[in-house]
Amino acid sequence: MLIVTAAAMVDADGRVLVQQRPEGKAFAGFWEFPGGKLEPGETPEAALIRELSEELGIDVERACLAPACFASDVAGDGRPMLLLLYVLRKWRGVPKPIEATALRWLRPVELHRITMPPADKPLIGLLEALV
Ligand SMILES: Nc1nc2c([nH]c(=O)n2[C@@H]2O[C@H](COP(=O)(O)OP(=O)(O)OP(=O)(O)O)[C@@H](O)[C@H]2O)c(=O)[nH]1
Repeated sequence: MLIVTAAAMVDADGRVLVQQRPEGKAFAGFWEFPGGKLEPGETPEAALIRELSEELGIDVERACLAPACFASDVAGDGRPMLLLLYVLRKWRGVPKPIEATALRWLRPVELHRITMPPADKPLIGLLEALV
């Protein structure tokens, strides 16, 4: 089972951060929530704090990661995948697209209009209710 953690980072205006996947990766050009796969022995929260630092250059406290919802799908390599989404409203630093092609801040309802991986689709409606 592949476990992936991701963050719905919410700003003061209730908008959520999405990043665009770069060329050369699966789902290139798709928009996703920042995050990534757990490394062996890592907790979901430690993995997400590490990924947010690597991908966006921000610092996040574990206590600020609020478990929100999850999605279940099959990854590109055929493995079952569980995507754990946390809501994050407080962080240190300004997010920068270190690994992504671009960043966008969108209202949850606007996420229906961008192309996201199939696993993310059910998360959009849940975020509309949560944010
Ligand atoms: N971060 C993130 N990953 C997602 C989302 N939705 C989704 O299906 N995924 C999948 O979860 C996996 C995340 O892995 P990752 O970001 O650590 O790794 P990657 O595929 O970019 O490439 P890599 O293995 O070369 O680092 C990818 O297979 C990605 O397609 C999402 O909203 N955010």
